Amino acid sequence: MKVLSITSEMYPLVKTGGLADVCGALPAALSQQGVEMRVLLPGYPSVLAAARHCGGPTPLDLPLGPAALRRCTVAGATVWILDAPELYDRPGGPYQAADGRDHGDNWKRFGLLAQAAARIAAKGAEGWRPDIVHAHDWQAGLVPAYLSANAIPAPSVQTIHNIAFPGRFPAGIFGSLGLPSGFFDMYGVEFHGDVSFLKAGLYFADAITTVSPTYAEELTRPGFAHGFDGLIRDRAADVTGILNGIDTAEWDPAADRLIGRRFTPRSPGRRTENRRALGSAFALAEDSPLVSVISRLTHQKGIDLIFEAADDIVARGFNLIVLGTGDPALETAAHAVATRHPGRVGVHIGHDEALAHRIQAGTDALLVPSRFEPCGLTQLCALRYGALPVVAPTGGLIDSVIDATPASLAAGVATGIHLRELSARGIGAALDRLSAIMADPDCHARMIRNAMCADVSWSASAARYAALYAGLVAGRGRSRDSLSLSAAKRG
Ligand SMILES: Nc1ncnc2c1ncn2[C@@H]1O[C@H](COP(=O)(O)OP(=O)(O)O[C@H]2O[C@H](CO)[C@@H](O)[C@H](O)[C@H]2O)[C@@H](O)[C@H]1O
Repeated sequence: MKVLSITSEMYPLVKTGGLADVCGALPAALSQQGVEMRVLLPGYPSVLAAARHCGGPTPLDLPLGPAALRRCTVAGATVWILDAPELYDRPGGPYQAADGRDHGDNWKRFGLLAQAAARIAAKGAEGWRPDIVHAHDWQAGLVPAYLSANAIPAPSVQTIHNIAFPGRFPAGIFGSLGLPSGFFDMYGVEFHGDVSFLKAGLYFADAITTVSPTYAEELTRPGFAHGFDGLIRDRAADVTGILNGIDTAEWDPAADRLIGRRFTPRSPGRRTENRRALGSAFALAEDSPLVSVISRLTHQKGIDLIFEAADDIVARGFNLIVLGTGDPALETAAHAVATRHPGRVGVHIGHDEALAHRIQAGTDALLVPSRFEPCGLTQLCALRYGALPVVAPTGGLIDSVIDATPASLAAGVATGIHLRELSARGIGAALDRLSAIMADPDCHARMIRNAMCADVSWSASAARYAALYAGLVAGRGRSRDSLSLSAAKRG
């Protein structure tokens, strides 16, 4: 089975969030299932710099402009870098210029990516043609639309990592995309009078996946779906929630070279040394119980609630460490909290993979009070490292963390704590429950062991993706009838 994965981020070549981790991990995880996944990724400067020894170039003359494929190997996976310097080789991040504003031609940058994917699906590249095309988030959302417009037979999968980003552009760009005029329709790519790349993917893909079963269910409700709930409900039969995993070789507390003291489920006591090392690194005055945050600093992640709760967190005897970057107002608020609590709160603004490992290895608990969370990866790393996750009861957080209730504690299966109320007060109350657990050494040790032994690997989920692909190739995907029915509605 050959699958082309189209993404705007792939760890370790380029990462702004969890999309990169997932798209970086899937090829290796799926190869265990007999699936050969190749990746198509834009040639941003960091990507081209990291992949200097490329094959190719294979020129592609695409409707939106000239480009070339450069082939390289990343951790055993074949990656095609789409080289189009005019669109991708520029300062700033994958989506934004250095001043924080979106690149004005993002529609063209990711339109070209989709056209390249459709070309590979139609004609193959370097003698390789995919059986399935797998598009990630809005940046690849036009791929299923181009497949449909050009009657390219490869079935398509659209994965939603975060529905809050619709990839929305003014209607005026539609004419430049080269799609049939009838596609600009509510039964197509039109979204409230604009073009939405994600809508294109959700409408035209043969199958839709999202990154946890609970988020799949939440997306049928208006409060979570950012205007797409109707479409998700219409396509409910084609929607599957498949929980993300993490790379358990990279995140392995028994072998992690980035942490001071390695440990296993049988020696969790060694975590204390890691906590003390963190305390020194962040100039924390006392070796108190430690809660930490490793996150993009955004409204989605509920970071404001943590800062609101900071005084209570400290008053309850916990130290707090924050590692993150994002919204400038939240970065300022983080510094303000640290200034207010010298020796009790440590803040590092920035993205730092090594520090993330050290925090997971030493913190007693990891706070994830997200307002919504499609899956979440940081709590999976926390489980693996015995840092008890204290999470909002939403999306993949529900699916991955077993709440410490009287029943789950009695059964010895609890792995973390669900907030009862998503607020600063709720965080305080959850920390009271954590304190009670920590005061009972046997119960605490059992929870750490349970957390560390939870299966956070990709194996079960990779098997589900492989089964989904196999079903689509065997023709059990979305019936083409439903598309023609919609086309009939389009008139
Ligand atoms: N400053 C920093 N330094 C070091 N590491 C940092 C960091 N900030 C964040 N990280 C790490 O980066 C990863 C981000 O993963 P998330 O699941 O939180 O992704 P995100 O919300 O970006 O993506 C979306 O896509 C992913 C993938 O499907 C979904 O899990 C998620 O719910 C959805 O919102 C985590 O492992 C986190 O620990």
